[in-house]
Amino acid sequence: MGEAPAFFVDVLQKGFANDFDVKSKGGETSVVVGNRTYVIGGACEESALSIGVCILDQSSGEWIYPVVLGTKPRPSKGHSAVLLSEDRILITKNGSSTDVFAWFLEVDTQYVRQQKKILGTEVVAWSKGVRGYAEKPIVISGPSGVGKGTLISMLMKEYPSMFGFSVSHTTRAPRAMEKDGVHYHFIERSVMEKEIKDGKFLEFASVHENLYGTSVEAVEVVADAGKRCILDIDVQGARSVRASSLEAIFIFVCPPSMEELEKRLRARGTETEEQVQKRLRNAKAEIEQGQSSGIFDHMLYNDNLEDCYQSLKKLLGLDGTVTAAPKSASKVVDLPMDHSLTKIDNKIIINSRTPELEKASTNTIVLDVSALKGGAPGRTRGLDIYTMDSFSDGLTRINQ
Ligand SMILES: Nc1ncnc2c1ncn2[C@@H]1O[C@H](COP(=O)(O)OP(=O)(O)OP(=O)(O)O)[C@@H](O)[C@H]1O
Ligand SMILES: Nc1nc2c(ncn2[C@@H]2O[C@H](COP(=O)(O)O)[C@@H](O)[C@H]2O)c(=O)[nH]1
Repeated sequence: MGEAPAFFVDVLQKGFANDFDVKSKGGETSVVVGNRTYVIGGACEESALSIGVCILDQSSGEWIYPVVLGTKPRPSKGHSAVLLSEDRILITKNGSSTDVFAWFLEVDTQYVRQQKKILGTEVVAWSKGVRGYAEKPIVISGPSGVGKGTLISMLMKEYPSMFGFSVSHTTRAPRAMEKDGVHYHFIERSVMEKEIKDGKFLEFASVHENLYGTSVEAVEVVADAGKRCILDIDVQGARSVRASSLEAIFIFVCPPSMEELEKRLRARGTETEEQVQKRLRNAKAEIEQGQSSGIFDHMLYNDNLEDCYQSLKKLLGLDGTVTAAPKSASKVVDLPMDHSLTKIDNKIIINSRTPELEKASTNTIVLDVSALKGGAPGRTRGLDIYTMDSFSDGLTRINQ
């Protein structure tokens, strides 16, 4: 048996008898899912920087210390938890405002199952809850030199508040004008290999003899900025993303001919002759796969740049008059410092546990989880939240 966290082992092993299989003591919260108890925070904290997770397998009595994927929530002054479904647990942080309070610990989602297989170990994944919706990320692939970067730059220049670029990691050397953290995160191969092993990447591939990869964080940063994420990745990477739980739109960009592709690669002047030859050899296979693999939803032919850009805008629904989606104007409120969660169908009722405060405030916070979308890797979207004021005459007013 693994070393047990120094808290209520007995209670855990006997199980809980409360409504939602949730119990909190000394900073931890525990939630029972099947024959496992997930202990979140407190004694399971792995560092002062994030809320830790460990699992008690009730049948064997073993403690399991899973690989924890995704951006982890920072510890707060306590939290509450409720089992949403058999695959994820909702965690709400005490005292935090309703725009940053909700986190999902995924214990058996498609992504978690995939990662368990890949990493060959026990896995859980965090995903931050976000109010409202965002459009699906866009994956753009195509042979080197076809013009993917050029098209993406045009889109981001015309719609700076709408799109955000997923900054990949690569082991290749930076080009003269490239900036670390802007064009790529330039990284040593050994460091990147370790991070891949640790499950930090949504996808990765060996491209033209260098490693390239999209970290989970790269996609989350864009989502957090409220923007639609664009990934410029090769066909192998697109295949991995297609097989993942990240729902995206997949676009393949074709050159008008191999001669024109060669001309563009040479004119760019960023590769040695040997590298140009390698990229051209790889281009043939990529174009074949791009056209026949069934990965891609859309094909674009980049002959005339302006025409191709207009086609890209059209398939993204940007050919009419575009107005940015209005940001949610929902009220932001603070969660009580100590609160309980009650699940009723698809609604989570959040109430203060402190009696004096309860009397002082008639405010009940309701979290609607009926339309959740996405999840790890990335954010869980579609949360709706409102408060309810109860009046002495028995009437209730809902504040959106
Ligand atoms: N339609 C076009 N006609 C002529 N030149 C173009 C066209 N589209 C892009 N280019 C030029 O081709 C070169 C390669 O384009 P770009 O760097 O955008 O390709 P890429 O697909 O992003 O390549 P990589 O995969 O290597 O990053 C650039 O010099 C760009 O200005
Ligand atoms: N699978 C991935 N492929 C990526 C990623 N970032 C870039 N790329 C692809 O690599 C080639 C070469 O790029 P270059 O900047 O060296 O010219 C190109 O096809 C990109 O699409 C990634 O994160 N994952």
